[in-house]
Amino acid sequence: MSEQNSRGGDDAYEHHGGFPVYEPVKAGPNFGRFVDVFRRLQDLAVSTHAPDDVVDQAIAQAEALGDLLEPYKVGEGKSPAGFNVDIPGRGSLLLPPWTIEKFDADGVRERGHFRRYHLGGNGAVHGGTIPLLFDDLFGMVIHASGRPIARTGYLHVNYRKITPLWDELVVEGRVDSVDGRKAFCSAELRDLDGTVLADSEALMIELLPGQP
Ligand SMILES: CCCCCCCCCCCCCC(=O)SCCNC(=O)CCNC(=O)[C@H](O)C(C)(C)COP(=O)(O)OP(=O)(O)OC[C@H]1O[C@@H](n2cnc3c(N)ncnc32)[C@H](O)[C@@H]1OP(=O)(O)O
Repeated sequence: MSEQNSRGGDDAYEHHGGFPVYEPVKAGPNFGRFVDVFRRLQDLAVSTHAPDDVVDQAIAQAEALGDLLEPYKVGEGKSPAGFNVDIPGRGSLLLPPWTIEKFDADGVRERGHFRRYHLGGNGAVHGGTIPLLFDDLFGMVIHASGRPIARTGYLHVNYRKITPLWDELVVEGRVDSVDGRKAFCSAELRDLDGTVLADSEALMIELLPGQP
């Protein structure tokens, strides 16, 4: 991607602040299923009330699973988790399981749902999960627009309606304007009737060389 950046660079995409250049990490054929299994466990961990002996068995099995996986730990950017665009939530358990539908200079659109793990109060999605969705979306909006890597300066969220668990929803965001290093972005979270459940505005600030 070739464009002038705010510092007059010839190829803005060369500028990664202090970030390494991440390369896509190829996931094995079962990685999507691996993530799904852990999402189910996340849901169950926060939605069960099992007898003590069952909790003890779950602890033993989970510890055995941890022991199985521990030798394969890798550093940031080396696991397919979080970097695999073919898997909902890019394979990151932190992110809700949303799938990218549109990814271009005009903006990014994702479709997905929130699960029991994301419950806040009285059946609604936790209010902290929605800024997470928007923040990650704005990161991708910057990436898709071809701008250099940026960090969120501010993120404002308006909660317009209760956001339900499990219903299919759509979030879409874009860069509205640019002022030097500053990209002003906006996005909306809607249900399938088009009702806005939440909307957001963010300032994404291009990192200077060496900035973490
Ligand atoms: C393949 C698919 C891959 C997908 C990849 C994508 C995944 C996405 C991953 C998800 C990632 C998601 C991303 C994340 O989650 S990033 C994580 C959350 N964000 C942070 O941790 C950022 C922490 N802050 C900083 O590091 C610094 O503050 C930065 C580097 C951002 C700026 O510090 P720096 O010292 O360099 O700059 P400056 O202070 O001179 O400011 C520069 C300009 O900006 C203006 N300004 C600053 N702050 C504000 C404010 N709050 N309101 C209004 N304006 C503000 C300021 O006035 C100035 O304007 P002007 O005077 O020039 O006009």
